[in-house]
This record gives sequence, C-alpha cells and structure tokens, in this order.
Amino acid sequence: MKIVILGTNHAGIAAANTLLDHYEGNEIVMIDRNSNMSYLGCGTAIWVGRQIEKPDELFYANPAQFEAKGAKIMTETTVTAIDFDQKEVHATTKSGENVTQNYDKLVLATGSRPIIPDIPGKELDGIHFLKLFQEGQAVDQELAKDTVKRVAVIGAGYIGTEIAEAAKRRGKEVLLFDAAKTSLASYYDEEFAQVMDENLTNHGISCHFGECATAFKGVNGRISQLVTDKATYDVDLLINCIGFTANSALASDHLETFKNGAILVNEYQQTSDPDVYAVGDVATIYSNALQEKTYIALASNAVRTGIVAGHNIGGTTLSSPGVQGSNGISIFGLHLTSTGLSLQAATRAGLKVAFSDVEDLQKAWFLHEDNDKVKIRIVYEEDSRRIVGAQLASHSEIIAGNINMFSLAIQDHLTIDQLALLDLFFLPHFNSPYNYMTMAALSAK
Ligand SMILES: Cc1cc2nc3c(=O)[nH]c(=O)nc-3n(C[C@H](O)[C@H](O)[C@H](O)COP(=O)(O)OP(=O)(O)OC[C@H]3O[C@@H](n4cnc5c(N)ncnc54)[C@H](O)[C@@H]3O)c2cc1C
Ligand SMILES: NC(=O)c1ccc[n+]([C@@H]2O[C@H](COP(=O)([O-])OP(=O)(O)OC[C@H]3O[C@@H](n4cnc5c(N)ncnc54)[C@H](O)[C@@H]3O)[C@@H](O)[C@H]2O)c1
Repeated sequence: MKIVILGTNHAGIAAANTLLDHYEGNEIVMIDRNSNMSYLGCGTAIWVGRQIEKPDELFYANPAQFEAKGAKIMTETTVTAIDFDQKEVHATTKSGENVTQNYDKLVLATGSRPIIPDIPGKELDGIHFLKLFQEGQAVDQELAKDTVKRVAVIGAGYIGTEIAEAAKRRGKEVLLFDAAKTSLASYYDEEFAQVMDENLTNHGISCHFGECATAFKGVNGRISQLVTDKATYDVDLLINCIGFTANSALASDHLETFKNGAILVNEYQQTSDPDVYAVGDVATIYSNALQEKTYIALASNAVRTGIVAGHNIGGTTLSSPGVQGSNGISIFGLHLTSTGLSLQAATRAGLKVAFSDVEDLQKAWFLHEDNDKVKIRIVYEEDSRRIVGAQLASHSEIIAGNINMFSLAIQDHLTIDQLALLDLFFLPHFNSPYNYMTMAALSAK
C-alpha cells in the first residue's frame, strides 16, 4: 500500500513512525514545504528568553531518520492541489519542478497557521507571528536590536504570555494586550487568570486587557505605533498571537469540515473520504468534557492523533479515547495547569455546572521551606456530578502531575463524589493527609 503523508511536523511524524515501526510492506512518502521538521514551538519562548542558549535541541527528528527506515521524504516541497478522484497529490519543489504522487491512503497533517488580524497596517515591517522556527529566529533577531526597546504583544493566550515573558527577560519594555478581561481567558476562570495577571504585572509587564487593536501605524514602512480602541502606543516591534486556524484549504472543498474550517474526523482519524485521514492541528478532535467534536490545537494532541491514524491505516483498529485539552503554562516561576472546561467555558457551552474551590499549602504545614500555596478549582455538572474541568495554580511544580489525574477522571466520566475518597498517597514532602484535591472534591455541594 502506498501512503502519502502531507506535513512532517508532530502529527505527520507520529503517523509515519507508527507505520514504519509497526507495519511492513508499505511505501511511505512524506512531503513538507518547510526545510526542517519536528520543531517544538513550545521551546521558542524558552530560547528567545535565553533560558536555554541555543535552539538546536528543540528538534527531535530529521529526514535522514525516516529515509533510514525506508520512507521517501520530500522537504521544501509545497503541495499545491489534491485530486481526490484520481488519488493524486500535486506539489512543487524548491527548484520549481512540479511533481505528482499517487496514493492508496492519504494522511493530512498540514497543521495550522497563526490568525492574521485584519486591521490597517498589518503588512508593516516589524510585525511578527510565532509558529515556525524561522519566525522564532526573526523575533529573536529583532530582540537583539538596541533600537527595539518597546514590544507590543497582541493576544495574551499561551503564545503571547510566553513571548511577553521572553521579551521581558531580554530587557525590553513589554505591553501585553488581549480582547478578553484577563490573560489566558480561554483556559482559566478569572480567579485563576488574575493570579497570572498579577504575576505579569509584578514582573514589569504592562497588561492591557479588554483592549482591542484597531490599527498598526508605521514610519518608513516599519511599525511605529499601535492604535487600540482605548489609546495609541509607540512601539518598536509587534508580535501577533491571537490563535491558530487550520491549514485545511487543500481539502476543504472535498472533505466535511468543522465550523472553523478544520477537517472533521471520526474516532479513527478518518475523514469523510475513507481513504483520507487527518491528524493534528488540521483536524477536529473529540472532547470528553464537551462530549462532542471540537478544535484544540496542541502538540500533545498532534502526536496522539498521528499514532491513532498510523495504526488504523496499518491495519489495527484503534479508536481514539478523545481528549481533555490538558495544558499548562509556567511564567516567571508561576505555574498554571488546566484540563477540560473552565466554569466560563462550560457555561458558554450550555452545560449546567457547579464548582468547588480550595486553597492550601502544597506540602504538609510543618514544612516551612519551598512550600507554596496551591489554588484548585474542580468544575462538575450539577445534575450528573460528572467532572468536566479542573484548574490549578501554584509556584510548586508538583501541580504539573496532578492535572493529569483530572484528565483521566474526565476521560473516564468520573463524578466528583468518586474522586472524594480516591486513594491518594501522603508524604509530608509532597502533600498533606487532607490533600487539597480530596478536600475540593469533599467540599463539593
Ligand atoms: C510558540 C508555540 C508554542 C507552543 N507550545 C505548545 C506547548 O507547550 N504544548 C503543546 O501541546 N502545544 C504547543 N504548541 C502548539 C503545537 O506546536 C501545535 O499544536 C503543533 O505544532 C501541531 O502539530 P501538527 O503537526 O498538527 O501541525 P504543524 O506543526 O502546523 O505542522 C504542519 C506541517 O505541515 C506543513 N504544511 C502545511 N501546508 C503544507 C503544504 N501545502 N505543502 C507542504 N507542507 C505543508 C508545514 O510546513 C508543517 O511542517 C505551541 C505552538 C507554538 C507556535
Ligand atoms: N503551553 C501550551 O500548551 C501552549 C503554548 C503555546 C501555544 N499553545 C497552543 O497553540 C495554539 C495557539 O496559541 P495562541 O496563544 O496563538 O492562541 P490562544 O488561543 O492560546 O490565545 C489567543 C488569545 O488571543 C486573544 N485574541 C483573539 N483575538 C484577539 C484580538 N483581535 N485582539 C486581541 N486579542 C485577541 C484571545 O482572547 C486569546 O486570549 C493554542 O491552541 C494553544 O493552546 C499551547
């Protein structure tokens, strides 16, 4: 069987590795327009903020590894069209040569691109996006310039908040904007996001929330001012981080799509064309919290969906268990993690939910060093008492592991009452006998 994989980043790599490592006798062709593969965008802010010196280790795979396993890999080759009737992929190489690859099964792993705000001045120099390694390099080079003193970041979601920290660590004056009332509003309720907002402000980032960019103005073709619905700011550099949109244009005329344009897939990652699979940021994903298909762009989902598609194409039926959109962020030592739905998000989705909040020390009360407070919220359905979300905030790194338990609870449809008496280990170095997770579940009304 000939399998063509379009896009060789996290989702395409996972599909290819699954097929190459577990199934024999297939011809695998991988095509990508980029010159590199496997770039971990999650490391961009860590590198740009000089928490690591170099970006070299942010790549975990290269074309030679796939060639060694028998795949044909075509980088710097842009797919221009797909003929789904003839089962052919048309592409153009770097040198301008047009090439065609036929397929028995096709994997769409073309990912996503940042959304471009449609406002005047968007074409000015000094306005950047952050997705590709090359875009990270461009921002890194800008931050090295002495002339770049004031940086505006539009969008205080994950990328915006992380790059705001990085620019601050590079000694810049940083202004962070979001249309929402707080940072991280898509992931956390106000009570949690405000902890982050305070942290950002305390570290010298100027937060402008509930404020929308309306125009970018320039001098000699380069950004010099940001105009919002509230004021005008002089800026030397602007970074847009207002979310991703699926790269589905190659297939959206032929395949069924979700309301945001992502390719609709079933639990086997199969699209409305049975010979075409879609994985990662280009595809929808099933949310166990919402109990319906949705769109969540995460590298963790890209890897899992690639594995699922690989096995199903290879011949092993494997159904995806769905996801919770579990995520985390760490800014100037403050960690926030969440899974499933916040109270706001659940209410917006029409769920009738309640919540339980607790605040306590991470470790036992008699340990006075490195024993930070933890803030926890569990969100659950009022009638069924099914857990649909959890949020944690602390300077303690231990919370990073805890959120995964809530992810499993949501996946397995556990109720808040089932969580209350769950056997959680106790050791003073890590927690208290009255664990805050237990206490949050026990105190649910
Ligand atoms: C700055 C940043 C930080 C992030 N941090 C995290 C994090 O901490 N945790 C997390 O889980 N997620 C994180 N993400 C999100 C994560 O990077 C994405 O969800 C992930 O990259 C999706 O992988 P993918 O393979 O589906 O798509 P992509 O990474 O978008 O890859 C798609 C590939 O398809 C190729 N392609 C597209 N169109 C064509 C075409 N026509 N022809 C040929 N090739 C094509 C592209 O060149 C690309 O290589 C972060 C993203 C960014 C940008
Ligand atoms: N730590 C992580 O897990 C991590 C890190 C980086 C990126 N990612 C993922 O990558 C994807 C893209 O990240 P992102 O930060 O671009 O998106 P995001 O969805 O996290 O945040 C986008 C932010 O932009 C704001 N916004 C939207 N339109 C706006 C406008 N016109 N003006 C001002 N603000 C506006 C939104 O309110 C939101 O807070 C997301 O799926 C994210 O989860 C994850």
